[in-house]
Amino acid sequence: MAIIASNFKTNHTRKSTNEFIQTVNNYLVENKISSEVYVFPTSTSLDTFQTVSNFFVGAQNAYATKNGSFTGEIGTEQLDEFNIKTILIGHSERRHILGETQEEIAKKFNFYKELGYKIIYCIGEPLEVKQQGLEKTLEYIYEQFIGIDTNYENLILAYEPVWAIGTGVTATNEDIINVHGAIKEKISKPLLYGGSVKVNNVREICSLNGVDGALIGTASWIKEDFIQILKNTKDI
Ligand SMILES: O=C(CO)COP(=O)(O)O
Repeated sequence: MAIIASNFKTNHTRKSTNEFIQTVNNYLVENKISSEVYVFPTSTSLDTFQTVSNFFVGAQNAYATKNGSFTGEIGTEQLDEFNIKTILIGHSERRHILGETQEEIAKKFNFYKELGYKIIYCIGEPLEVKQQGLEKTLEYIYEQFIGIDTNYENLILAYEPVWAIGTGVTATNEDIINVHGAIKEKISKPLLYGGSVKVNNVREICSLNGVDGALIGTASWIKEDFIQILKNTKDI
């Protein structure tokens, strides 16, 4: 069964998030869809959502703390309020725009691992690395596993090439198969692809060898589109 995840990034309000999650939940229940579905709203839109057992709401980010003096951050005290037990770690926007280092990411990973969170851990190379070929790309990706326990039982990986994120340029099937195949040889965890996944290519991508699902930004933000994505992948 495909794993389908929507990363809202800095989009949606509390009201529209709530409507989105209710609509998706109703669709899953009414159509007995058994795909594993994740939605990552902004932290201001987290809440106690009533969802079916294969539908999870997670945090896009949180600090490696219960609480304390970390201005602008949230910790497990805030996540616990809504029983959130799923977190995205290592997203390229946090690495490259917010400047999170591998060391900080590994610390965060270990903190949330100790607490048993489901972790969707993102890896992926920027364009200048991709242009140096597959070997260099894999070298770069493997460095993103430094300090990360890849045997952690509640781990899902997401390969998101930076040059494909939000650009409309999806990686080719060949690119995806090559990188996924190489990662899968080393790590036997579910591996999602992310980076300009669209309503009309999600089925093909999720059917590729070594692809266990998709982590989707832009194309997932309109609820009708996300439901179409779920429809297109329901039997994969
Ligand atoms: O970063 C992504 C999901 O985490 C992918 O974003 P896009 O689907 O907008 O390319």
